[in-house]
Amino acid sequence: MDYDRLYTQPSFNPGRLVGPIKLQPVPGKGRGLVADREVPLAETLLVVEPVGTALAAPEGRELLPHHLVAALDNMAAGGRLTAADRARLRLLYDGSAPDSPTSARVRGASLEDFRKVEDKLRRAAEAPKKAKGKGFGAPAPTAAATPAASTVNTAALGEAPLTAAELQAMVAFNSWGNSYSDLGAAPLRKEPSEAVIGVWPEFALLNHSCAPNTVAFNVGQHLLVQAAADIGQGQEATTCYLGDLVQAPREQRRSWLKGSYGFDCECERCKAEKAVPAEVSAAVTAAYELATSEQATKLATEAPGRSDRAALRPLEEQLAAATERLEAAMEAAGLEERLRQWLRNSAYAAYFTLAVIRDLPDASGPGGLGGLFGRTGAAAPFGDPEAPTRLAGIVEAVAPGSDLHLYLTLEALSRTAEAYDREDPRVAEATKACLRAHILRYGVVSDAVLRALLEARSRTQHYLGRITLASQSEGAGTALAGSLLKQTAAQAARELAGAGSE
Ligand SMILES: C[S@@+](CC[C@H](N)C(=O)[O-])C[C@H]1O[C@@H](n2cnc3c(N)ncnc32)[C@H](O)[C@@H]1O
Repeated sequence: MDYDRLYTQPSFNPGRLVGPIKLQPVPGKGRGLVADREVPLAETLLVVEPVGTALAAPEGRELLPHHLVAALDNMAAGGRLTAADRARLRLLYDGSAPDSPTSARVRGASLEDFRKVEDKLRRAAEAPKKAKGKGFGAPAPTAAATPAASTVNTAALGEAPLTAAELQAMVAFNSWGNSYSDLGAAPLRKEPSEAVIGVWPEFALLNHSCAPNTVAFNVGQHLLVQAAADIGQGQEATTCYLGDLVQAPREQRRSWLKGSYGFDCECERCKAEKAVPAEVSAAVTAAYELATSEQATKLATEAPGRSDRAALRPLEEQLAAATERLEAAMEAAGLEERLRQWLRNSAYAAYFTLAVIRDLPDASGPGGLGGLFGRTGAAAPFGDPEAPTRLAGIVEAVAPGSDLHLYLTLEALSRTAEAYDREDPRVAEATKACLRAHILRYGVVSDAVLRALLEARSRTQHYLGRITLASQSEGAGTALAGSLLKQTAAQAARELAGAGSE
């Protein structure tokens, strides 16, 4: 996979790529994608194109499924939705009983079915004249050319126009969107950041987990799915349907999934969180509810305008008590570290808000600070340079390779580089964590492109804007972080690649 060209050249078309995964029945979930062999983190699992085209809008605009339904409907009315597009949609889950014996047969039981549709799509594009009136438009393949594994009559699937109800169901269960473009690739490709929503069919075969092992993001019209953790042979590749709710307690997550997707989540994280002692669950809920309460939100959004940490003192104390209670309960229960990180995510709002409050300068005055969740002014003398390192570790447990994960590792690097001596192991650790996070999202790119991606991301304020990048206005931190990255980027990539081939 030529990541360098993909992330820097908008004219480069990477085509469709299906990595070491196969489609197969997964008990209780219908079909799912399962690793064919050991897949090391940072390996590409899928590169796919959307059905028709993805719908784009100016950054920040919320694009909802009904917008996509309307756009696809328009494409259909204007003759811009091909028979192959219709078939690609009909191969997807439509809300019926996921394990019914007919559903796999009707909707496709292998990635071969999807490839077959793609091939027809391509042939139709290459031979538009011959195409007329013949199924997908291409001459019927000879028996010898027909892939043996296919069980589905894809031509028949593409024939009838899509009904409104069909389109709605397919979009409701299978669409993916984001309200901004990739924060590294879009600037490198000199593309504006845009909101996007679409259906990328092979991606829609991934089932959900509250602690997924892949990360997905779009570059132009393509959607990339990368292994964001090592995936064992026979293990299911999963994505997360929850958005920000991935950092909510179990009950909230499960009830949203049930309401939106109709299933009871029994992922590893849900099962493990269910089995913890009642005191731990109660501490998670209390911390989450405190941090997301109306009173806390009001304080957090109003007080910082006054640059007044004192106004937040009561909230800080309550949050500190709530997170300490959770830590003590997990310690008393002797929980393993991975489960502790999952539970911290379930109460992430408390850990995060506490870290941000503690980051505010103590003295009130003309500090130039913006809102608590959107500070824009000069860098403060940071209280705890390791706060972002801890937050990054928590986030990686449920959203590896996500924007939040990458952002926090960059923040951790710039702060430790400012706070400690260059030889300090904390700086080396932060450098490694930052490179690892970026490589697991972007794959093993060249040093120059990795560097450019990191720089582009570190210049982006709008998305998180939550904690100001210390180095941004200072220069010194950036230069130091930059030189550290230069030394170790190639090494980190080699380590990751090496780990995969062992
Ligand atoms: C985008 S589709 C995923 C692929 C789908 N399993 C298929 O057979 O095409 C979403 C649907 O898959 C099922 N699903 C996804 N994740 C699941 C999970 N963790 N547990 C149970 N069902 C799940 C649900 O029926 C959900 O509405």
